[in-house]
Parts: sequence; structure tokens; C-alpha cells
Amino acid sequence: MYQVLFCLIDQHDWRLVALGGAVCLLASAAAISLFLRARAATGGARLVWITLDAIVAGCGIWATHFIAMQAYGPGAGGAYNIPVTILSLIFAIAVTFIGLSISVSTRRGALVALGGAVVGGGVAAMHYTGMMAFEIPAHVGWSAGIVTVSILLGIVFGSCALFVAGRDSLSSALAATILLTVAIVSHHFTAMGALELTPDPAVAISGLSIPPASMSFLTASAAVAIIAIALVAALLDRRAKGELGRQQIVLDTALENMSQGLCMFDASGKIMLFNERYAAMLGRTGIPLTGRLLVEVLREEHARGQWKGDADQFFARLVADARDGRTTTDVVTRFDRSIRVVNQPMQGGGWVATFEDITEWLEAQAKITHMARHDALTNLPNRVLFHEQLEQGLRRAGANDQLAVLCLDLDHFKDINDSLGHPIGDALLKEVGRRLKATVGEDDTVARLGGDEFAVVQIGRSEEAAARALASHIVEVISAPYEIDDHQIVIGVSIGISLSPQDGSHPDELLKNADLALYRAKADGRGTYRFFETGMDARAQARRLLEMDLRAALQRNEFQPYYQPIRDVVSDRVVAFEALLRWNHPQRGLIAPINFIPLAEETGLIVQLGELVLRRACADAATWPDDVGVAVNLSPVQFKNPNLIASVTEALEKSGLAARRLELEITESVLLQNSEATLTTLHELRAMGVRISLDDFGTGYSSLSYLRSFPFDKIKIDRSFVSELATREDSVAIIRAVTGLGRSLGIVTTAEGVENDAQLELLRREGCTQAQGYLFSKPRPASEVAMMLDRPRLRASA
Ligand SMILES: Nc1nc2c(ncn2[C@@H]2O[C@@H]3COP(=O)(O)O[C@H]4[C@@H](O)[C@H](n5cnc6c(=O)[nH]c(N)nc65)O[C@@H]4COP(=O)(O)O[C@H]3[C@H]2O)c(=O)[nH]1
Repeated sequence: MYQVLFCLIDQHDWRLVALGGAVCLLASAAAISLFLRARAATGGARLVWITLDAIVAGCGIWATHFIAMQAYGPGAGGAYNIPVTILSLIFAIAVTFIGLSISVSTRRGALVALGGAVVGGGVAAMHYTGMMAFEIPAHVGWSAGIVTVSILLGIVFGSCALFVAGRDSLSSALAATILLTVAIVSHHFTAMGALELTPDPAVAISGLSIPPASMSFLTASAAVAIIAIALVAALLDRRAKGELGRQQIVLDTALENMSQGLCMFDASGKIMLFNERYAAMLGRTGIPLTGRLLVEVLREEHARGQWKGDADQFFARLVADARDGRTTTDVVTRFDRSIRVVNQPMQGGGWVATFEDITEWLEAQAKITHMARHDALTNLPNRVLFHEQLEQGLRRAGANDQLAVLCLDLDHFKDINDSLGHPIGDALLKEVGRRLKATVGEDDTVARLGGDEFAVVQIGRSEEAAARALASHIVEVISAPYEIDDHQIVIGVSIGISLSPQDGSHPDELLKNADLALYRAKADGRGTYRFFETGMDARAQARRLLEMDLRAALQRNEFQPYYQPIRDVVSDRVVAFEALLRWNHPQRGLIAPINFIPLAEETGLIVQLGELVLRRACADAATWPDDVGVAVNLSPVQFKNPNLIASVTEALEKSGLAARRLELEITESVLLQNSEATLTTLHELRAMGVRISLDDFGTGYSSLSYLRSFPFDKIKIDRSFVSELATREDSVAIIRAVTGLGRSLGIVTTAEGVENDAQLELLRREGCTQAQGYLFSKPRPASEVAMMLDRPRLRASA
């Protein structure tokens, strides 16, 4: 120790020592600053910063050494061997490069310190190589103990310097600068204390050496180089910081304008950065966050009752996820808002959490899902959901339990929609849905399948009797009058029922079979229910074929009106012919209307068929004697068609037939529907001169009010009364009443289905005006009308 102090105090020029110290401090400051830049950089840029740092640190150590050598008094008269001097500089730079590379590449303290130790070792390597270059006319000796101490000083302080620098703060950088300076200076002067010179003029100085004066120039150059590099580094640093500042502004603007909340945590779970949106979303405005551990914030919130759950456990999970590189997504509820949180691990430790308020999105999503599976008008399940629930029901029902599917259709709903308007129709559907829901059991499902179609799944108690009870209850409930917008509405419902497992075990099969049963309920007069029976399917198939056939027949012109004479009972003269449609099928021969008119009415094809009959009948009648009329049947469906008046007018105009010769036969059912519009149409037809007959009188309601509501020209007594004349007293009474009614109202009465003279005689006695039936002729084609006019009775040849 004394030897070192003696050397430093007595053998050195203090002014040069101070200069060496200053150069060393400057070099150390530059080296530490470059070290920090190298740590912040990655890839190629990092290598550039490490290289620069190694050059600055190496030159700094080297320059410090040689300036200090200038200050060393006993060294005067010596010189420096050039190659070894250069080698010492190379050692300084190379070993420092290795040490820096180790420290920069890791965050682990021990390794950073190890890198620093290597840098300290570099200082020693440079010093002793530099001393080997020192040539002086003296014998050089070394104190081994002091040499060891000098090396250790360089290593220990170098190690401390980089370890402290690794903490990334300004104070650490300053401390590191001082520690590195101490490492170089303490090593040098301790090592100089180990030097023992024994002067000997015989020791020669080699030719390849540089005198100390020239060495001063070299060290000054090295110092300038250090200052220049440090300046460049500082400049680059400023530029980088400026760039960083700009990036910071951009980052801040982006952060604060984000619709998402964002918070960055370091590996220990400390909050490094967050935006206002984050604070607002989580109710953390106005409290210090930056630099705090998340767990502390959570604990505080937990204590205030703002956060539920175990803060420590939750926090530990987050830190572990980030450490293991797991990205996690959660939806949490804060202040009644749903927030989606994504925790994404960051490179180099820590994680970034983004917070998105998805309350509206979730609501919209729920709404879309609801809309996709519910009917917008009634809010009942739609076909999709119904199907799913039926599937579920079938699964739950298992092998032993039964399940019933009821398909419902409102009777003549279209009429209500057409006559009262869609808003009333919609209100009615809503009310029907409400009544249905109130009628079925808790476990049963009601759905609206579309239009006026509803369906029910009855689960649990679905033996046939339970399904029957439910169906008849529904018919009763739905048929009760509705009061909608001052309109009294009455509507019926038809129901088809299929039972699982006997009628099927798949939703589609059950629905199809319930639909077939529904079709049967409608065909059986509506306002009722029917169970599925085997064979319905085949009938439906046959119906479909017939419908296709019917359409094709219209195209192929296979329809033809036949004519049946109507005779005046008193004069026994043909006064008119009734047009009765026949289908001349290429394979099946002549088909009677009973086999195709109902289907034509259901499918709407009757409108086209009716127009065809009207045209043909008028055209045929125009060729008959002027006092012979033609009667054409009109279906109730034709009355719903707004073109009816136009087609009658056109048929008359085209044929040139006088309107008074055309008689239109309607049944009571025409008057049942939308009576006001029907009566208007009837009045218009009558105003054109066309005559109107009430057909099949006695079979329906036979309400006398119909006769009052419209001035019919004729009443046709249904043939069922005529055929029973001989056997049933009441039939005679009815015929008497109707003919009496006709007489008093001045209306012609025609008896249908007269098949024998006894019936004709009785009708004549009762005062019936006209008669029609096989007694005179069966319906025959137009070509035989002349013959029917000539011969009073054609029965034998019919
Ligand atoms: N047993 C018996 N039957 C007799 C006798 N005299 C006539 N008939 C039959 O009685 C039906 C009288 O026609 P409707 O009551 O208007 O009943 C008609 C009518 O409602 C409907 N229809 C026929 N043609 C048309 C048409 O062009 N348009 C519309 N809308 N319906 C039609 O088809 C029904 C049946 O027509 P058709 O089979 O031609 O049957 C005709 C006729 O052939 C008789 O002495 N004994």
C-alpha cells in the first residue's frame, strides 16, 4: 500500500495525472452512454453500438494509460515499442468488446456483472501489454502481490460499473461512469506501484520504438478520437431521443384517441403505461397508477368493494400467463358494462392489456340471435327454433314417453287481411299467439311458422287423449270473438296432429304428418282437428298429381261445358241450359266436376276455369234461339277475384249474347264471405241485366235474410229434396214452403234432379216454375243442344 502511495505521490506529475483522469472520465461517460444505447437496440444496430462502445472504451483505457505514463517521472528517457503499443490498443478494444457483448445481451444481473468483469480484465490486459512496450535503460521488476491487487481492482470495479449501468436510470448511469473511471484509474496506479525499476545504462532501447514526445501526440489523438466519438454518439443519442420524443407524441395521441383502454405492465406486474380510456373504463381515474403494482390497486379496490375475487390469486395468474407467453381473453363486468380484456405477453417480459367495451355489441348480438330464432310480430319461436325445440323434446321424451305436434292454420285469415287491412291482420295474429301461449302447458312450445300457420309441441302428457283435449281447447279459445280496433272479428282454426313415436320420430316427419292431418281437417270443413292416419300421405300425393294434371289440362284445353236443359213446368218448353263443366281426360275419360272443382277452388285454378266456362257458354248460347238462356255456376272463389265483372262483360261482348239470357248461379256460401263487397258485385252484375240464381237452396243455412239481402231472380231447390219427395213428408213441406216463398216474392223456382214423372207431377202441383233433371236429359255436349231442344225427353238415350 505504501509502495503504491509513494509511487502515486512522489513519482507522478499531478497535472498530467489530472489530465489522464479527465480523459478517463470522459471516455467512461461515453462508454456507459453507448452501453445503454446498445442495450436499447436490437439486431444489427446493437452490434454497431457495441463496436462503437468497445472502440471508445478501449481508446479511453489506452489514452488514460499513456497520459498517466507521461506523468510517471521515472519513465522519462524511456520509449515505447510500436508493435506492442498497437497490440495493447487492440487488446483494450477486443477484450472490452467481449465484455460488453456479454453484458448487453442479457438482463440477468450476474451475467451483466460478468461482462463488466471481462471489461475490467481488458483494462489489465491493455495495461500490462502497454508496460511490455515500455523500453527504458533499466531492469524492470514487478511486485506480484500488487499486480494481483491491480488486476482485481480493474475486474471488481468494471463488474460493478456495468451491473449498476444495467439498471437503466440517469443516476445509475452516473454511478456507472464513476465506477468505470475508478476501475481504470485504480488499476493503473496500483499497477504502477508494482513496478520496480533498476537503472542499467547497458539496457538498450530497440529501434522500433517511439519516444514519449511522439507518444504524447498519439495519446492526444486518442483523446480527440474519444471526444469525437462521444460527440457523435451524443448527437446520435439526441437525434434518437428527438425521434423518441416524436414517437412518444404520436404514441400518446394514439393512446388517448383509442376507443379501447390500454395498459402495459412490466414482468413484475407494475403499471408502465396506460391511457385515460383504461382508467375511465375501470373506474381508476384520479388515482396514481404508473409505477404501481396492479395487485396493490386491486387490493384497494377490493377493500372498497369495487372488485370481487382474490386479488393476489388473480394477479399471480396474470403474471404467470405473461411469463409463460400465454395470451388470455376474458369478458368482465365493470359498472354494468361488459368489457373484453385481452392480455398479450410482450417481448422481453411483461404484458399489454387491452380493454374493449362490448356491451352494445353483445346486446346487438343477442338481438340478432333472438331475431334469427323468433318471429318478429308475435315474438314466438320461429320455424328454426321450433325445429330445435322439437328435436330436444324428442330427445328428452326418450323411448317410453310420447310427444304431440299440432299444426294450426287460421281459417280464411286471408279474407280478414284483404278486407280489414294488414294492420288488423297483424294485430289478430298477435292476439292469436297470445291466446295460444296462455292455452298450452308450461313445458309446451308454441311457434309461428309463417303467415297464419302456428305449431305446438306438447311434451310429457302426450297420449292421444291429452292431445285431443288440447286441440279442442285451442279450437274453442281461438274461435272466441276478437275486438280489434272497433272490429268484431271471428276466426276459426284447423288443427292437424301427429304423435311420436307412432307417426314418426324425426321433427320433419312429424311436421309433415301433422300438416297432412291439417289438410284433412280443412277438407272436413275447417274449425276442427284431425289426427294423422296412414294413407293420408298417399292421398296427398294423389292430390299433388291431380293438381299438376289440372294445370296441364288447362294448357291442353281439355275442359268442355256440357249442357243440361231447364224446362218450364207449365209450357213443358226448354227455357235455358245449365252449363256443367267436364274434363275430357286423355287417359281417364270424362271426369265429373266433383272430382276436380274442389281442388281447382283450393288452388285458385277455378278463376281460369270459370272464365273459360263463361266464355264458352256465352259463345254457345249466342247460337241458340233467342228465348233460350244459359246458366253458369260461379264459385265463391271467383267472387273474391276483382276481375269477375270484367270477365262477364267480356264474355257477353265477345259472344254478342244479350245479358238477360245469362243466368249466374251462386250458392249461399258466396253470401257468407265479405257480404258487403259480394252484394256490390251482385248488384253490378244485375244492373248489367244478368240474372242471378240462388243454387242448392235448402242445403246450407237457407237463411231467409239472404233472400231479403238481394233480389234473386231464381231459387234452385236442391235435388236432395226432390229425390226424397216420395219417401219423406218434410221434403214435400219444404218444397211447398220454397215455392210459396218464390210466388210471394215474385221469384222463379227451379227444382233440380227431377228423375221421374211422379216427382214432376208433384212439383207442378206445388207450383214450382221450372224443372231440371235426368227425366229430360243428362248434361250433354253443345253439339247436342239442338237435339235436346227438339226432343222433350232424352232420358232413354242419355
Ligand atoms: N243424380 C242426379 N243428378 C243430376 C240430375 N240432374 C242433374 N244432375 C246433376 O246435378 C248437378 C247440378 O249442378 P249443381 O248443383 O250446380 O252442381 C254442380 C256445380 O256445383 C259444380 N259445377 C259443375 N260445373 C261447374 C262450373 O262450370 N263452375 C263451377 N263453379 N262449378 C261447377 O259441380 C256440381 C256437380 O256437377 P255435375 O256433376 O255436373 O252435376 C250436376 C248435374 O249433372 C238428376 O236427375 N239426378
